[in-house]
Amino acid sequence: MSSILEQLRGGLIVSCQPVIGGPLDRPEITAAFALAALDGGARGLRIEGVENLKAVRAVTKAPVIGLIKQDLADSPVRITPFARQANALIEAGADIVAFDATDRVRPEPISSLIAAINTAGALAMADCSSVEDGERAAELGCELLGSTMSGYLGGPIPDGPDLELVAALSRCGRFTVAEGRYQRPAEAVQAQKNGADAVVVGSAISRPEHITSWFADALTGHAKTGER
Ligand SMILES: CC(=O)N[C@H](C=O)[C@@H](O)[C@H](O)[C@H](O)COP(=O)(O)O
Repeated sequence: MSSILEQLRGGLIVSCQPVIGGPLDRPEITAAFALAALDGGARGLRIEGVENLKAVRAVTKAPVIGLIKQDLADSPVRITPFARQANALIEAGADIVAFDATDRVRPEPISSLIAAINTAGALAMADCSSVEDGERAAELGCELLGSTMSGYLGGPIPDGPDLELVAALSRCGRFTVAEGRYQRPAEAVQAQKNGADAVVVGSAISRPEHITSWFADALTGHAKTGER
């Protein structure tokens, strides 16, 4: 087991991804959120974009999962679709690179993404929507499997996290990450009981716009809103 995974095992990873274009969408603010998360006991960070990653790497040696979100015209795949992006993230200091591991039309095969990450000496994290996604990625040499994409392939977004997928992914024999809609400590504990090696929390810690809307919408009787 790599020392990065040993550091993360049993702990919390905080995703510090500002709402895109929002008032907190600045690298120095992302870095401040990252330091605050580490002060609170996070073992690792999940950071989007090369500029944010560089700003975070400048202030901490903590394990970082890097990703790039890019909207493509001809593919629904949005999280690190290209190997060159994975390499840029690793160059900027990512220990782990997360990518969309769903079985959808994509610009580059998953196999070449994972190969590029492994060749560069980093770890690959498959953002999965199903156990099949995880099995395929594990077969191709991926070290971490996350439940990140569950609920985001169309249709209404569920309210709570996908704890069943965490249990299923944990049986693939790779480092299992529970991610997606964890908003209460008890849910994170349940994910751990279901076999998660680490839990990622994003919006509930680092997107004040979302947290505010949960309360504001509850008071005015509207449904919970969210942004990916
Ligand atoms: C589906 C997708 O694009 N998820 C993204 C992946 O990096 C982020 O927008 C999420 O914030 C992250 O997964 C953490 O989840 P939550 O914010 O629910 O704790």
